[in-house]
Formats: sequence, C-alpha cells, structure tokens
Amino acid sequence: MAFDAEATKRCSLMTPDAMAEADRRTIAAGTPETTLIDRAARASLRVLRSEFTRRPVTILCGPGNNGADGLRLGEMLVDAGWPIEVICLGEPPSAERHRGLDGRLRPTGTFAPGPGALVVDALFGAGLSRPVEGEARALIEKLEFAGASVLSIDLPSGIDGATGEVLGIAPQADVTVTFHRLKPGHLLGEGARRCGKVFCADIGLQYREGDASALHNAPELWRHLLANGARETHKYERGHTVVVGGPGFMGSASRLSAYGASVSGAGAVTYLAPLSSAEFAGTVFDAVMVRPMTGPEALEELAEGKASSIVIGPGMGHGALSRDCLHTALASGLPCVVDADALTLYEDEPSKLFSALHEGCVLTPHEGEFARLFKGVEGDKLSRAKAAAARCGATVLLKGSTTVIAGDGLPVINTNGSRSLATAGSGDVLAGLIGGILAQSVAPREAAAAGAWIHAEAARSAGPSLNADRLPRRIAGVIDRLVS
Ligand SMILES: NC(=O)C1=CN([C@@H]2O[C@H](COP(=O)(O)OP(=O)(O)OC[C@H]3O[C@@H](n4cnc5c(N)ncnc54)[C@H](O)[C@@H]3O)[C@@H](O)[C@H]2O)[C@@H](O)CC1
Ligand SMILES: [K+]
Repeated sequence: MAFDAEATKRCSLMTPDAMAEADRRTIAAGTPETTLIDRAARASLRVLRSEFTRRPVTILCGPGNNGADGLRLGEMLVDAGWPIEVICLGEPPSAERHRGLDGRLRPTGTFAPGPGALVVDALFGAGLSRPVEGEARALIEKLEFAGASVLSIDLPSGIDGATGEVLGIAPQADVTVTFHRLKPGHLLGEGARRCGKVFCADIGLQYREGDASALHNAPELWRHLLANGARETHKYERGHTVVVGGPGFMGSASRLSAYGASVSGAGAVTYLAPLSSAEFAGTVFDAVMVRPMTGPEALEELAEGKASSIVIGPGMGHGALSRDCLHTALASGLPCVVDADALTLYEDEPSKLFSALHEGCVLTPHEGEFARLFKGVEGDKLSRAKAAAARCGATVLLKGSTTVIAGDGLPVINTNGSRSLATAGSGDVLAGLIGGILAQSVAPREAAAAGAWIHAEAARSAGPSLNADRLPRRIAGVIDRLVS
C-alpha cells in the first residue's frame, strides 16, 4: 500500500535544477518570464506586509532572477509608499530591470542596516553555483551583526537548495518566501535553521511527474494506510508484531519497543523474552503477550505462524542468541525493523548484515550507528540516507531532529521532530511503532514515514520532562486523532 498520489504531488520537494526546468517549461508554454517574476515579487510583497510593519527597507539584489524578484518587489514597495533603498551586486542593473527605482539605487559600500530595518535578501536563490565570496560575502557579513530583520527571497543567499549546506556564507533569515514547491535545502541541515519561517507561494508553474527529488513528510501521504488497518475487525487481520526481547536489565529497551508496537494499531504484539527477563516481562505486560525464548526456534515458530512483522535490536545485546535471532528474523522474509544492537552486531563486517537484509527491512540508525555501519558514506543527510539504502538494499531511516527515510521510491524528509524526543528510550519506542505499522501490510518506506511523523508529533507539544514511558500513550492519542 502506497502514498496517496495527489498528496505526493503536494508534498514534493524540488531541487533548484528541477525548479529551473519547470520555469523553462512554463515559459515555453506561453507564460512570459516577466510574469513569473511579477508573481514571485507579488507573493513576496504579500508575505512582507503580513510579517512586518512599515519600516525602512534595504533590498540586496544579485545578478540573476533572484535579484530580478528583488527589483520588482522594490518597485511594488515604492508604489505602496514604503521607504526603500536598493543595493545591487556588480554592474548597476539596466534601466529596463528597474524602471520604478530611480533615485533609490545605492552603492554596495553604503550598506549599513540599523537594528529596526528590514533587509530583503535577493542576492542568490536557485542559481547559486559556487561559494559566496567578495562583495556579496561582505554584505552578508554586515547583516550578521546589524540586528536588522531579514526576509530572504527563495532561499537565504548561500544556502544550497539541494542539500541545505552553506556555500561560503548565508544570512540568518527571519522569513523566507519560496515558490511553487519547497526545496530539500529548506528542510535539511543549516538550511532548515537559516530560513526562519517559510512561506511557499503558487506562481502558476506546471507540475510534472518526475519533478520531485524527495517528499516532505505529512499525514496526508499515509493517513489512509492507517485507516485501512482500523477497518479490519479480526485482531490478526490487523497484523501481529513480534518484538525480540533483551536479557536481564537490558530488557527495558525492548519492552519500550513492545509498548510502541502495542499502540500502533497492530492487532497483536508478542514479546519474546529470554529466560532471564521472561518472568519480569510477564508481570509488567498485560496487552502484550509474553513468550519465553530459549533459542531462535521460538522466533522461527512465530515467524512461520501468525507473525506479520518483527522488531529486533533494542536492548538485545551482542551474544550468540542475538546473532541467531537476527539471522532467523531476516531469513523469515517478514518485514523487520532492525535497530540498535542489531545494527551494531555486524559493524565490523557490515556486508554480512547487508547480504541478509531484504527489501521488507527498515533500518533505524541514529547518526552514530549510521557512521559505524555505513563507513565512507558522507555528504548531506539526504544523500547519505539514499546511498545507505542503495548499499544495504533496505529502507534506511536516519534519525535526528530532521529524519530522512530512503528506500523504494522518493526519499522522505520528516521535520516535525523536537528536542523532547532526545530522551533515552525514545528510539526504542519508534522501532516498535514502525514494526506495528509494518505488521498492518504497510510498505517499509510508508511505514517508516508514518512512524517518524507520529512519534515526533506525540512529543511535539510536550516539555523537556517527557520520558519514553509516557510516549506510547501520547502516540495512541495522535493515531486516534489521525484516523477518526
Ligand atoms: N524557477 C522558478 O520557478 C522561478 C524563479 N524565480 C527566481 O529566480 C531565481 C533563480 O534565478 P537564476 O537562475 O537567475 O539564479 P539566481 O538569481 O539565484 O543566481 C544566478 C546568478 O548568480 C550568479 N552566481 C551564482 N552563484 C554565485 C556566487 N556564489 N557568487 C556570485 N555570483 C553567483 C550566477 O552567475 C548568475 O548570474 C529563483 O531563486 C527565484 O528567486 C522567480 O523569478 C520566478 C520563477
Ligand atoms: K535569496
């Protein structure tokens, strides 16, 4: 079961190159470039007026169409009676480019924004092609200490729209207005931090299948998949997740996974407990079924029977039983969430793990586990997750305040994470939650996307006192609201 097709179009993220292509297509189909610039400037004006009171405005304009948007916005502000000045990089713009700005153009050396001013950053957008240096850098440096408010057009100048990385230098914007679709760079790394509040305006560009390079995670993509599960009546039709438990004191992490699975909407959860923790597990769980496990046969038996997904790794340890269970889980062919100790068991010989994985698996590493397992995979978060998924042949969910999911189909960027999630055991709950969604016949990328968003949403309105024990109850509330 897949993402909703219409929502996929709305949640698409486009690289700067794809955006330039959509721009060319729209112009070739009969919309003049000046009309697009006009619409972009008008959208910027709307946002500017809604976010800022009247004040002195300095517009910094670059040599390309980002600068053209800025110049056109300047003309509109003059018409609206705002006090503005315009500073252009390089050669002064041709008279045609700035018809309504006579007497407002200033040389770059005069740029001295005061604390109450508003600076419109229209230096570079989608056409940024190299690190920002020289005059442009000097302007952005001045902004850093000025205390002025900043509205960036399209992107804070210097942010790479494809990756979110800073090329040279980039300002900290309060507000960013972009057009048509967000770019990955609005959501990743420094880009996410530097954009401030992001607005995306429709300027009448045509959308075409194949334009997207990633998706911005949102419930509209996958809500229907959860609702499908809710309509089934028999518990085993709603899926059965098996959580492989950990021994002794380490068992708590896997118990958190079982709690995560138990609120996922799956019909049943079985906790397979090593003998050292079985009795205790039996006393703490009610809704989760507990089965003692002396060897991997217990897992094999469930996998051949009623189980429809497996969660393996949290609190499992690195012993012989762990290895046996991991092999059994992966060999079963059932959808598996591979987390924590299951990721680090083979960190010295990852190819052994990769060759046992299959396309129904979801790996859920945090940055540390990722670096150990996918040695040599570097770059921005989106590229790394994609490279890792290609290397291991499974879905990879790379955790963080922004989480990236890469697997079959377009990668997904999840951005509703908050600091409250940075608490011990939170990842164990997530592994169980995704396992429970997988059990309901949801495909791996889709289950991981749903799990990441729901998990983050459950913590979003919580304060720093949130602990992993309280997370499952909040997750249940989020899911119930989504499917009601
Ligand atoms: N594609 C679209 O959908 C639309 C784009 N519009 C605007 O057009 C922008 C893209 O325009 P362009 O493709 O002209 O690109 P930009 O205006 O972002 O920048 C390209 C120009 O900057 C120079 N440049 C790039 N990096 C530099 C650096 N580090 N230092 C100095 N110079 C550098 C290039 O040589 C080129 O002259 C978008 O960001 C947006 O603001 C809008 O006008 C309307 C529609
Ligand atoms: K810009």
